[in-house]
Amino acid sequence: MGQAFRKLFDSFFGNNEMRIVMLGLDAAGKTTILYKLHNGKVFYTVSTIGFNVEKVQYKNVMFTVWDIAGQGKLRPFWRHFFNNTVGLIYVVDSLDRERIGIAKEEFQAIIKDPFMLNSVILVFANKQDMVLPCFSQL
Ligand SMILES: Nc1nc2c(ncn2[C@@H]2O[C@H](COP(=O)(O)OP(=O)(O)OP(=O)(O)O)[C@@H](O)[C@H]2O)c(=O)[nH]1
Ligand SMILES: [Mg+2]
Repeated sequence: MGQAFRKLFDSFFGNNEMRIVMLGLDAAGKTTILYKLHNGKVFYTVSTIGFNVEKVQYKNVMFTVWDIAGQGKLRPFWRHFFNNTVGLIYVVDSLDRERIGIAKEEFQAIIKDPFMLNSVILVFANKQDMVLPCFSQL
């Protein structure tokens, strides 16, 4: 996980403070990732209603990372967080094959938004720890 996020953060080298939004379907793992980035720990989470926001220091840059609720009825609110955003972390649950089409449609809608046209994007395939055990059961 660390390498992917380091690459994204490195692309902003030279700036002092940056705003990043983290989006993805419900249960993709956004809140888990936010707190892992923030203080290195994995916490028990419940589905987010609204958002969580934390500062993440990387080298000389302070990132403000917004983790926005991913439930279907809350996704129309995503666009209200796009203004002044330099980076998008789009989290996909690698095990959720049933909803991969919905995840793709939501992603395409985000990147078409005028506020997001210049954003740096990281698509993060989460829950990789569960992918290999699944294959080994086949
Ligand atoms: N095995 C595994 N479970 C994970 C991983 N990341 C998150 N989870 C679990 O997935 C569930 C959902 O995680 P959340 O971080 O709450 O998901 P979310 O994207 O914030 O969901 P919403 O707030 O509903 O949008 C939790 O039970 C987490 O413990 C991972 O990398 N591996
Ligand atoms: Mg959440």
